[in-house]
This record gives sequence, structure tokens and C-alpha cells, in this order.
Amino acid sequence: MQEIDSKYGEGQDVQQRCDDEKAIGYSGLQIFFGKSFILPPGLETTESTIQSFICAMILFPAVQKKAQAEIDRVAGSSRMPTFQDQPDLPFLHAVTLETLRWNPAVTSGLPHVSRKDDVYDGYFIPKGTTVLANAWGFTRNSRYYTNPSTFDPERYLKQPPELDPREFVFGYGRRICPGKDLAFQEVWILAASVLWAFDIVGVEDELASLADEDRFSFGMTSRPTSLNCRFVPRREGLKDKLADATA
Ligand code: HEM
Repeated sequence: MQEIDSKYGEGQDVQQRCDDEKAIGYSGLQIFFGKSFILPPGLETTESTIQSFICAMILFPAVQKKAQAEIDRVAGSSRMPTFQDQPDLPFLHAVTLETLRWNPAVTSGLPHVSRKDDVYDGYFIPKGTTVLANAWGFTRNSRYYTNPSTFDPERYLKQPPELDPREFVFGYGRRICPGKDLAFQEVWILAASVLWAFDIVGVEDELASLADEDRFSFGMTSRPTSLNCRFVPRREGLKDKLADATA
């Protein structure tokens, strides 16, 4: 990758770079994850969201079991779930939403500048002020979510459902995340595939005793502070089945 990185700086000819990478044998996945490429804005956020999903599955095994039961009912044991199964997997859809909410990857949004004087909730905000929208604040607000620290996908399945986190975890307006639909689908297919193939089992219970404030890093992108777990295969001949699915 270094050889390619030194040839192409940021913002250089992406198509040419892809062709060169393919020519020297990088897989599609390596190209997707290549640094100094156009995707880094979505890379860390998606990665940390997936880590939060794994963390949630460790801490809330009943949710994991319920999602696996739904996947098994729809896809069976001989094939992995695919996007075609999406309409038949409402609980998994809710698990994906709850993953986005439970630990939003960008907890305090990105800084923006107010373009004119404004008043919000009685506070005067002069033109030119740096403004941050607190996504974390939404996720833990009991006005929107019951037991907000609990990972509970059912909140989106009851009538009326609680607030869809896609309303705020991807930002707002003109600069809203352009990768939001892709991100949702990436997290969904990863959750579907991993839960079909493996039981995710925590190897230490230190995470369970932590409060929200200590459980997540709250960096530029927020991720779980500890993630010790084992992926235990759920299927006979899993290696061959995975090879078939990715061939
Ligand atoms: C779960 C995954 C993701 C989350 C939580 C997320 C969240 C965000 C947030 C909060 C912003 C700032 C929006 C604002 O300024 O108000 C943003 C911007 C952006 N995201 Fe994402 N994102 C994710 C995945 C992706 C993916 C997969 C891509 C691309 C493939 C992507 C590309 C971008 C780009 C290019 C921007 C900058 C947009 C601009 O400034 O005009 N993101 N994202």
C-alpha cells in the first residue's frame, strides 16, 4: 500500500489509483479501506459503529439470541442472509437502528458556524459562532427514549415507535452525511452475517459494570473502551459456507 500511497496524494485521480491497486493485486476490501482515499470520513464512523454493535451483543445477550432466532427462521442454516431478506427481518432492522443510537459514532456532531444572528431556547447566538449539535444528548434524553442507556431494539417496533436515530446521528441539512444510507446497510449486513455465523461471547464482565461515561471513548469518533470477546461458530462446516457466500 505504501508504494501506491506515495504515488497518489489526497484528492488525486481515484479511478487511476483503483486501477493501479487492482493491477498490483489489492482486493476490493483493501482498496475500500485504503488510506488517503475518498472514504476515510465514513471509515472510522462505520468501524466504531460496528464495534458498538459487538459491545451491545456482549452486554445484551437476550437481544443477540432474539436476532439470531429471526435470522435462522428466515435464512436457515445453509445460506447466509442477504439484502433480499431485509423486509423479513424487522428485529434486525431495529437492532441496526439501536446500534446507531446507543453509542452514536459522532457524539457531538461536527462544528458548524452560524451564518446569521439567531436565538435558540432563549440563548442569543451571534453570527459566526461555532455551533455543535449534541447527538449524545438526544440519545440519552428520556423525553425521546425510555431507559436510554439500555440497548432495546423493541423501542422502534412498538406503536408509536421511539425517535428514529437517523434523524440526528448523521448530522443535518446541507452538510448531512452523504454516506448515511450506505452506512446503515453496511452495519445491517455485517450484523446479519456475523449473527448468522457466530455467537458473540464476552470474555470479561468489566464492561457490564461500567456506566455509559466509562463504557465509551467519546473521542472524535466514539467507540467502546473495551471489547474482549470470542466469536464462537454456530454452524457445522462454517468455513466452507463462508467461502461459498463470499466467492
Ligand atoms: C455509521 C456510520 C456513519 C456516521 C454515524 C456518520 C456521521 C456523519 C456525521 C455526523 C457527519 C457530519 C455532518 C454534519 O456536518 O452535520 C458526517 C459527514 C460526512 N460523512 Fe458520514 N457517517 C457515517 C458513515 C459514512 C460513510 C459510509 C461515508 C462514505 C462512504 C460517509 C461520508 C461522509 C462525508 C464525505 C461527510 C462530510 C460531508 C460534508 O461535510 O459535506 N459517512 N458523517
